[in-house]
Amino acid sequence: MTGLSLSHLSVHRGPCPVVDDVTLEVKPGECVGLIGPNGAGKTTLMRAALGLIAHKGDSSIARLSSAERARAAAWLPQMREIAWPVSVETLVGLGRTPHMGPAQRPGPLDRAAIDAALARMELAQFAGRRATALSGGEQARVLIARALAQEAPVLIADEPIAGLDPAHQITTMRIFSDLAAEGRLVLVALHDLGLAARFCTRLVLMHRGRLVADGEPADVLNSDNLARVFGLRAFMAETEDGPVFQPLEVV
Ligand SMILES: Nc1ncnc2c1ncn2[C@@H]1O[C@H](COP(=O)(O)OP(=O)(O)OP(=O)(O)O)[C@@H](O)[C@H]1O
Repeated sequence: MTGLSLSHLSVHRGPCPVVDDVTLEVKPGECVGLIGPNGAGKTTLMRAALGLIAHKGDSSIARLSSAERARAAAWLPQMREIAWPVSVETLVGLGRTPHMGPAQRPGPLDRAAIDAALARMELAQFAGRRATALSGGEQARVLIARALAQEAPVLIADEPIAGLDPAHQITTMRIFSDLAAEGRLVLVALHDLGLAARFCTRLVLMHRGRLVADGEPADVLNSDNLARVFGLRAFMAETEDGPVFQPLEVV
């Protein structure tokens, strides 16, 4: 199975590093939440890790050929506009492109992957609908389904639950955590620290381009990190339903 190994990864914008000497190992079976305030460098780190932008240092995925990368990693970018008026089923089917030859029609394995992704994202009833005619949250779920249909061992997602209603936020985070339990590697940037604490096996905290904490959610979301990095005071408790996190006040 494919892991993600970043070694001394840096990205410069002008003279300043916006990702600064990041070394990180993520293994199959982990659901890692990438957290940090606006501008911390989360998107830039993920794009560099995927080889989508110029960087210094090494990423085990960026160094693959583009065909290998497309089979190894699914990418859900932050911008989620669907521009083409194709059916939901057709759009989700695009996730199978790395597994198909040029002009090849979807085979039984592709159909099964598309149907499973539609079912997992509760989109079966939308399969024939025009994707551009769905609500913003529904479109977001369609794009997650496309990434699931890719069946890549690595899923990297940039704020995938932004704009989803609370039930679908929980459902989607549970799907990511289930994918990790099935042996895939999930790296997901999140601003909802409560859902990050509840569904991620590990949190990685970025601040001004650097990794400043990495570990179990309760350890990373300590009062010192919250105040120093997020400028926040928060309530956090372990309950029988898992960790509960509530931001209280700006400090
Ligand atoms: N193309 C660019 N040119 C110049 N600066 C950039 C560019 N892209 C990003 N930056 C800067 O790099 C820094 C990191 O941006 P990035 O988008 O990675 O942050 P982020 O942690 O994902 O933030 P957010 O939570 O707001 O999405 C920011 O200060 C941003 O302004």
